[in-house]
Amino acid sequence: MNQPPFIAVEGPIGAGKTTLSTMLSQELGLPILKEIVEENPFLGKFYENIDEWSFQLEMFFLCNRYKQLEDTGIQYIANNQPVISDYHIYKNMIFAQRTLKGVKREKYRQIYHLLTDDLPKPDVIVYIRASLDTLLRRIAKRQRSFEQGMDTAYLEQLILDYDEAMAAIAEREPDTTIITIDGDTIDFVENREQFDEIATRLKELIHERIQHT
Ligand SMILES: Nc1ncnc2c1ncn2[C@@H]1O[C@H](COP(=O)(O)OP(=O)(O)OP(=O)(O)O)[C@@H](O)[C@H]1O
Ligand SMILES: Nc1nc(=O)c2ncn([C@H]3C[C@H](O)[C@@H](CO)O3)c2[nH]1
Repeated sequence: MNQPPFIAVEGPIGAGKTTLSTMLSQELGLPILKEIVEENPFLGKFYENIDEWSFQLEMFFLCNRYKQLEDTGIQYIANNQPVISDYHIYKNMIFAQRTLKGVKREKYRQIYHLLTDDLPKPDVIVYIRASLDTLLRRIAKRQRSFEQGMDTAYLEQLILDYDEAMAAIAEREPDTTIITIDGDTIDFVENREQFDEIATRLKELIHERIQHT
């Protein structure tokens, strides 16, 4: 438990993970693991037809995140270097449980465990919760063409899935610190004081862990 933390920023689509993790990495001087979005060949097709493309897309995300954690994440952690990531590997499961069905879901689950069970898991999660209205506004603001026709029910369901997943992690992994941020009322982009509060909390956590190492 007492080692420099592996910090993940999590939350549903458009919650502000990339924005917050980038700001935190600059403020705290930490390396960042960023999700690869633009080079994903399946994302556009997936939003046009989820049932047809979900297995390809979930496998792509899983392999990408596995490779990134294997290539770089593990090195930081082995060198006692705190690191920040704009996803938790468990994110794969949150999405896959929603988008895959039957045999494919079971096959995916087996591959997921095979690849990820021995990977380091974040010990601090900054979880950004936000309402459907806020997420829709942010998705519209970002203007990724393939997301503009996203089914509102899908996004609404993911909000619930994320709440459930965070509650399950809290129960299963009591040593994981979860800092929950209400993305509807806390604006870390426009309000410097609110951002500083989050950054200070993380600085304290890093300090505590390093002192105990
Ligand atoms: N607190 C905020 N206030 C205003 N705009 C914000 C805030 N947080 C994020 N945004 C804007 O909302 C959009 C989505 O943010 P971002 O890309 O960081 O979300 P994300 O959670 O990483 O999304 P994804 O799930 O797709 O990876 C961006 O245009 C960003 O500038
Ligand atoms: N189905 C599915 N599984 C994932 O693991 C996953 N991770 C991210 N995304 C979608 C959300 C944004 O549109 C976009 C950028 O985050 O990609 C995912 N979609």
